[in-house]
Amino acid sequence: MLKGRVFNYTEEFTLESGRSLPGFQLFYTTWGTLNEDRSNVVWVCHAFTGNAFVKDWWGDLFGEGKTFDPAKHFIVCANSLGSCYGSTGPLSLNPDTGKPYYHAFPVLTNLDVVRAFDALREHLEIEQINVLIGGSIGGQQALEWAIEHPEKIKRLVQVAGNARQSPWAVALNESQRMAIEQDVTWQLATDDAGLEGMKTARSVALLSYRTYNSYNQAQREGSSDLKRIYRAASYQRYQGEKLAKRFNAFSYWQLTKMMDSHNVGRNRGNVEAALRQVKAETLIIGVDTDQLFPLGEQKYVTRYISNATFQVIHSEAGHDGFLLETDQLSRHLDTFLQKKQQRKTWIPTVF
Ligand SMILES: CC(=O)SCCNC(=O)CCNC(=O)[C@H](O)C(C)(C)COP(=O)(O)OP(=O)(O)OC[C@H]1O[C@@H](n2cnc3c(N)ncnc32)[C@H](O)[C@@H]1OP(=O)(O)O
Ligand SMILES: N[C@@H](CCO)C(=O)O
Repeated sequence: MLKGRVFNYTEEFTLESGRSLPGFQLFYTTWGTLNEDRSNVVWVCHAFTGNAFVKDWWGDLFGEGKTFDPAKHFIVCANSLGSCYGSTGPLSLNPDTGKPYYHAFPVLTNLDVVRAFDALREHLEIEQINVLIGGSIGGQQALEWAIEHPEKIKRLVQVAGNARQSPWAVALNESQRMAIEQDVTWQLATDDAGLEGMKTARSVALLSYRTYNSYNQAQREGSSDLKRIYRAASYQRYQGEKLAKRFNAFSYWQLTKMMDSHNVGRNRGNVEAALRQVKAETLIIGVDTDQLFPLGEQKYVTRYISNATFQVIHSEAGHDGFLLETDQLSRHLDTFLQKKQQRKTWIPTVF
């Protein structure tokens, strides 16, 4: 049975920025049973607006008879610091003021998140994670963790991720934050500040998560009549409304800033040197139509990790293909986990 719990870290937690949190909490789920030698741990790092309930958003990968089966595996997923699904984030109470942090919440990095996850790993008395898997920002975090604690990660799977945020991705995130800033409520100290702006931000973001072809397939107009609202337009608005019902603008702001600062080379010489620190047997997966984290980024990561293989998901969906093309993803994972794959099947020469 999938169980949700809260891990409380009660000591001062120093952040990469030099600021600190006076402790934190992580909401996490576990599913399955730890085996006797604690060697069956599958740890999942969720994507941007995801949560600790893996079944809700990667359901086809987890469950009876699936790639990750709770009858065999002990599956752990923790909500990221800075998010809004039970872990410490901008809506949490600042113990110094007795009020929510809101705009005053310190900007976090993926390394901060990973250090918090690692504290939870220690709390759960897990010596080594058998499979660490994450997609998108979750993939950034998984890679960061495998570099920070190489001996703790036996196998690493990064899906639709990268080693360093590109200027293109930073620009996309900044455009989304600009949309939030344009919302007059954004300056307010209320839970729902900036929500209208966040709807526009989601609309902007979707253009980087999907593709021209996917809109052609799903949102093509049936008739040639003049319309007041076209299907693609109503889709953009609907997706904003949908996110506003389950997320908040402060976490949106935080997590996009976190992505922007992603650079595994920081304080480690350079990116290549950092990637060479990974000891895990690694599978890097990209989506062929991903415009946000294009394939070149995953090829680059593969090139500098000594024991890495690279696979491609074919999809019309773009970046979100990592959430939608679960059949292909399962096949790549099953092959990797059964170790049938040849090492370094392909070595990229260009970034
Ligand atoms: C229970 C949960 O909340 S789990 C989700 C938690 N979220 C995460 O973990 C983040 C990762 N997940 C995601 O980003 C998304 O869920 C994805 C990418 C996996 C899938 O996105 P979706 O929005 O579900 O799919 P898609 O883009 O096809 O949109 C379908 C929705 O748009 C609606 N829609 C489609 N076309 C239109 C249109 N022209 N006008 C208005 N609405 C439209 C559909 O009716 C459907 O609505 P529904 O979600 O209320 O059923
Ligand atoms: N659809 C994903 C996009 C970022 O990977 C999300 O909302 O988390």
